[in-house]
Amino acid sequence: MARTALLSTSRRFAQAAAALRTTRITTTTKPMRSYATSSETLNNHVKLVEVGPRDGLQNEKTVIPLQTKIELIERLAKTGLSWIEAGSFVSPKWVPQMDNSPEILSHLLTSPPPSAASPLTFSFLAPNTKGLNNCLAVLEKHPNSFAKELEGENKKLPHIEIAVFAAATESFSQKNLNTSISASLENFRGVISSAKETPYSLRVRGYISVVLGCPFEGYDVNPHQVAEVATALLEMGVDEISLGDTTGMGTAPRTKELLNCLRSAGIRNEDLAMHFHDTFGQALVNTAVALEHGVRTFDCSVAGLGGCPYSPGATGNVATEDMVYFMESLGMDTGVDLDKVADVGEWVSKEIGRQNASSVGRAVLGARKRKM
Ligand SMILES: CC(C)(COP(=O)([O-])OP(=O)([O-])OC[C@H]1O[C@@H](n2cnc3c(N)ncnc32)[C@H](O)[C@@H]1OP(=O)([O-])[O-])[C@@H](O)C(=O)NCCC(=O)NCCSC(=O)C[C@@](C)(O)CC(=O)[O-]
Repeated sequence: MARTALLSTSRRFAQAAAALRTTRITTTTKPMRSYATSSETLNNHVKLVEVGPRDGLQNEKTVIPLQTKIELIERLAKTGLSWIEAGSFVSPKWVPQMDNSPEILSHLLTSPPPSAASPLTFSFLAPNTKGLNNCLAVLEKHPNSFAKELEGENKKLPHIEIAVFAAATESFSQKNLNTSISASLENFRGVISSAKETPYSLRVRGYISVVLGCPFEGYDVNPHQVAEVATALLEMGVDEISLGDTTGMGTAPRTKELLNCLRSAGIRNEDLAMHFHDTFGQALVNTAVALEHGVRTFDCSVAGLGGCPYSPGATGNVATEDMVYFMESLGMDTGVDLDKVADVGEWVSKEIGRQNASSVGRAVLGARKRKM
């Protein structure tokens, strides 16, 4: 999309948002302090968080061998992606596919993958104390990986972060976490503070699912509810909120409305990541809205892998290849090599027997074949 087209589209969004502002009640969440712990700038650099190895694979029904998962992460690390969600310390009864996450973490610490970007950050979901402790047990076996004095010497040592995940609706919270929103937040308070207090002082990401539509409650998710959950998580100390359009039901005007509501609640763009699923083909349109709003962190999944086990019918995240191509077309810098990531998308699709869901990935490979 040309920059001018994006700007004129965004003007229309701004008008739609202004109209919405006049009809909606103002947020009940008071403007508060700024939360951002890092200062990402409003420039043309975009941080892409690759969630394929976790969000992308967690819903696959056939067991994916550990070696395939590790190889996927290693291949992704060579494309310039430096933030990779690698696994999940959840109950194997709930999500059996993530059962070998301890082995994945252990491998990444023992043999950090060579990367095109430095340093790499690997993220793991940890929904409760048990999950965090299981993660810490692996870290404790590799103390040297975290020795501060080593960091200066070897820039390739990976950083590890954990992620907690809340929901914007009660129904989704019950389905995904077997508890209410408020009880899940109380539980996360302990997880977040423990993660910060460990010698590793882990960075913590806080997901909020179903922010633009819930499979059980429908389209009309209250943006003020999202703002309240985000505020609670930020006050507990999370470093970043990732807003999950789990169902892909988000549209451009509602994305804009949500982001305006969060801004009114005092949540800065630097605190936010957008996590769009592409179920209705709206992920890049919504990405454009968020980009124009000033957000600079976006989640994506190689080959469009994925789907949430507790969101029936939801398809994968926006494909990394599509995201990179889109960002480049706008003159944004992702640091990711499109050709390389297209190769990874094709490789993993074949490995797990799925069709490559990235239209850009398929186009890149098709163009390459035509030239041969
Ligand atoms: C939170 C619980 C565990 C509560 O589940 P529960 O059944 O209420 O938990 P519990 O405390 O009663 O424990 C039940 C059993 O699980 C064990 N257990 C308990 N916790 C753990 C753990 N961490 N690791 C390993 N085992 C665990 C526990 O030890 C016990 O084992 P048993 O005594 O029966 O043998 C469960 O609901 C759960 O694991 N949910 C996770 C669901 C999930 O992973 N969903 C997908 C990720 S979220 C997502 O994809 C959305 C996102 C992030 O991508 C953004 C978006 O798109 O929206």
